[in-house]
Amino acid sequence: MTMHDPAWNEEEQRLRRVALLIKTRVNEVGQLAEQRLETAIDTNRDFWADITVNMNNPDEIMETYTSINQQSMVMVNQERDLLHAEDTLKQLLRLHDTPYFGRIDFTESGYPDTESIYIGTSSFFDDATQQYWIYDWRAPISNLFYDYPPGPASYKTPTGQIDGTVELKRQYVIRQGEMKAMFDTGITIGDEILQTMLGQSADDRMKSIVATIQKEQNQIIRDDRHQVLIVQGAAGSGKTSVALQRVAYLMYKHRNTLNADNMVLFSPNDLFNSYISTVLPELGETNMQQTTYQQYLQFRLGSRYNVEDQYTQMEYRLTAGNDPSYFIRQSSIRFKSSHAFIRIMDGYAHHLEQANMIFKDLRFRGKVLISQQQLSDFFYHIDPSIKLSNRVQLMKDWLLKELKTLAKAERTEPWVKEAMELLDKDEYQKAFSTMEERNTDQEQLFYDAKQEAFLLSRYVVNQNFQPLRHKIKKLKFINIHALYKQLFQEHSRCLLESIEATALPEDWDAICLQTLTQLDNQQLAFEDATPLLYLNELIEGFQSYNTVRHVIIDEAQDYSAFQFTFMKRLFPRSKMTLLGDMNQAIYTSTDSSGPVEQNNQGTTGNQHGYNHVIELFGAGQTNIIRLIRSYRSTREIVEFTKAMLPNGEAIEPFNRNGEKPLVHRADDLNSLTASVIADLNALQAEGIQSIAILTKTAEESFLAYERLYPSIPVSLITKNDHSFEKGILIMPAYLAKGLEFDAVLLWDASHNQYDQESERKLFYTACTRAMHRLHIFYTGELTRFISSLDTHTYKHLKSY
Ligand SMILES: Nc1ncnc2c1ncn2[C@@H]1O[C@H](COP(=O)(O)OP(=O)(O)OP(=O)(O)O)[C@@H](O)[C@H]1O
Repeated sequence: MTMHDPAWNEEEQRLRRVALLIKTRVNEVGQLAEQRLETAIDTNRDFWADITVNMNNPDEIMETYTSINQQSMVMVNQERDLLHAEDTLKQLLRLHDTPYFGRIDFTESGYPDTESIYIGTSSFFDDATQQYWIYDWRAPISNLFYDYPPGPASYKTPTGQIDGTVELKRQYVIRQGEMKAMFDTGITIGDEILQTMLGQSADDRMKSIVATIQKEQNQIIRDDRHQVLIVQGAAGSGKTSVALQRVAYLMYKHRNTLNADNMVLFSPNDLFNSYISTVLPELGETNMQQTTYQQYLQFRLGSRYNVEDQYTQMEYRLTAGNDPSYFIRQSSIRFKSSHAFIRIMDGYAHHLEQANMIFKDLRFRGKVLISQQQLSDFFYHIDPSIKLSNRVQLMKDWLLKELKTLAKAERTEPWVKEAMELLDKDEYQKAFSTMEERNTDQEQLFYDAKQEAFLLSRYVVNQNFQPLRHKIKKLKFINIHALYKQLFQEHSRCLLESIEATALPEDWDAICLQTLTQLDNQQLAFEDATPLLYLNELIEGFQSYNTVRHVIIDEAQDYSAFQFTFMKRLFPRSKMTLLGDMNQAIYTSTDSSGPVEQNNQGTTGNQHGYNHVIELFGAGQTNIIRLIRSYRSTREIVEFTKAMLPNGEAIEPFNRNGEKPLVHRADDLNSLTASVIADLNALQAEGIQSIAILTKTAEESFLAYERLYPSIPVSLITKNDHSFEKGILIMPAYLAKGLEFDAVLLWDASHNQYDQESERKLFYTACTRAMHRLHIFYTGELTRFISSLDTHTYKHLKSY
C-alpha cells in the first residue's frame, strides 16, 4: 500500500493519535516513577528516625522488633511500586517506538459491528476513551491475526469459543513512531515483511519474531495442553525463536502462577545463551533461567571428578581415526546412553538392597572408628522392605548417634590432652564461649580444674569430629565411586545379564576395561557422568527442583534416552518443551541411525527419534509437531543442504533467493588460505559483516586462525567463550550449533575431513548456519557429501 492510498492517511492519523496518548501516559508514569523514587530514598534515609529503639524489657524489645519489621515492609512495598512504575515506563517507551505491527477487523457472529484490533508487543488501554488501542500479541483475540486469513474465524477465550469473520488483515512496519510500510495480507502473514526481515543481516543477538510468527509456529507457541511438546523442525525453521516466544506467551497466560524463576531453558552452550539473551527483554519479559546440561553436571560432580564435557568427547570422536579404543568408546557411549542402561541401573540398585553395597570406613586420626563391615551389617539388618534411599537416611541417623558415643570415649585419649595444652588464647576463648553458650549455669562453669578439663576435652573432640559429622550428613560414608565401578567388574556380569529385557553389548568386557581405567584415573567420561549421578540419586534419594514448572530443552536431539529419564526426575512437576532436529544429531549417543536404541529394544519406526521420550512420558501426554519450512537460508542454500540428507527430507525453503553455494578447490593449504582471505575481503567489501569460518575440530580452527590472523582481523572462538561480536569468527562446526551468520565459509571440506557417515550430520549442521552465502573450500578430493549431489545445486568457483 502506498502513501497515496486513502487508508494510509487514516492509519497515519490513528498512529499519531495513539502516539500522543502513549506520550501522555509516558509523562504521567514518568512523574509517578520519579515521585516513587523520591519517597523510597526518603524512607531509606529516615529508616531509623521513624523507629523508637527500646530494649529495656521484653515488651519494649518486642515493640522495637515490630516497628523495625513494619518499617522494612513499607520499604519493600515502596521498592516494588517503584519497580512496577519503571517497568511500565519501559514498556510504554517501547510501544511509543513501535506501537503495533498488525491489525485484524473482526465481526463477531450475531453482532453488526466490526471491531478493529491492533496488535503490538503489549496492550494499551486508555482510561479517558475507555478503549483498547493496542492488544497484546498474546491476548486470546490476537490469535486471529496469526491463524486466519480473511474469512470465517474463531478464537478461544476462558469463557468459551467466539466465532465470526475476519474482514481485514493488515501488517505495518513502524519505526521510531513513523509508518514505513503497510500491507493487506492473505493466507499467511505477509511474505513482503518476512522477506525484508529474513533478508537482513545477521546479528550477534537473536531477534524477536513476534510480528511475523507463522501459523504453524503459533500452534507451538500456544500449545498448553500437553505435558510434553516435542518440536521436530528443520534447520532454520524457527525452533529457538518459537521457544522464546512460547516462554513469553506462557508467562503472560499464567502470569499469576508462573514467572521467570519457574522456567528453565537448557541450551547447548554459553555462547548460545548470550546469543538469545535479548529476545525476551525486547518483548518486555524477564529472561527465564538459562543453563546447560554440562553446568548441572559440573555443579553436582565437579568437586569430586574431572568431568569431561561433550565437546571433548566430540573432539575425541572426530580425531580418533583408527584408534582401536575408539570403537569400544563408541559402543560404550551408545550403550550408556540407552534405555537398556537405565534398566541396568535400576536393576543394580534393586540388587544393592539385598547385597553388595559398598561403604567407606569412618576413620579418625588413622584408626577405623566404624568399619565398612559394620556399616554393611547395619545396612542389611534394616527391614528389607524399606527402600534404598530411606535406609541410607536411617543409617545416617544411627551414625550420628554412634559418633556421639565414640566422641565421649575419645575424650580420654592422650592426643586430646595434648591438643588442650596447645590451644592458643583465641581458641581457648572460643572454647570458653562455646561452653558458655551451652552452659547457662555460669557458676558451674570452670568450677574446678577437673570440670574445666572435662569441658575443654569435650570442646577439642567435638571440634575434631566436626569433619566426620559433616561427612555423615552428606552421606559420604557410601562409596558411590566404588559402586559405579563395581558395575563394570567381572563379578557383576552375571547380575547384569539377569536383568530383564537387557542384552549386554558384545564388547562389554572391553567397555568394562576402558571404563575402569578411566575411573581409576579419576576421569569421568561424559557418557558416565549421568549414569553415575543417577546411581547416586537412586541410593541417596533424588534431588529435584519442584518449583520449576516448565523446562525448555533446545537442541533436544543431543540428549540421550538416559538424560531425558534423569531430567524427568530432576523436574518432576514440570512441563517440557523439546525442540530439536534429528538431522543435526551430531553426538553418537543420540544418533538415531545408531543401532543401540533399535537393537536393544526392538524399537522400530522411530522416525522422529523421540520414541524414548514418548515411552517415558506416555503417548497421551506427548504432542509432536513438525516444522518443515526453513526461514534462515536462501532457497539455494536450503536446496543444497537438504540434498545432503540421506532420506530426502521434506524441507521447504522460504521464498527468498540468493547465490548458489560456491565450492572452491585449492591446490594446497597455502593456496586455500590465500583464497579464503581473498573471499573474506570480497564479502566484506560487499558489506557482509557477520561471517563464520567453520572447521571440523578445535585444533583445525586454531590452525586456520594462525594462518589468517596476520592478514585479516579474525576472532577464534573456543568452547570457553561466553559471547561473540559481529565480525569474522573461526570456530569448530559443533560450537556453531543454533547460531547463524550472513556468510559461512567451510575451511576444508575435503574427503579426508568429512567422509564417515557419522560426520554427515556435522557437515549438514555447518552448512545450514549460512543465511545468505555459503562458500566451501577444500584441497585434494571433495567430500562425497557434496560430490554426490546434483551439480546444479552449487557452482564451482574457479579461482580468486
Ligand atoms: N516467523 C518468523 N519470522 C521471522 N523470522 C523468522 C521466523 N521464523 C524463523 N525466523 C528466522 O529464521 C532464523 C532461524 O530461526 P531459529 O534459529 O529459531 O531456527 P532453528 O530451527 O532453531 O534453527 P537450527 O535448528 O538450525 O539452529 C532466525 O533468523 C529467525 O529469526
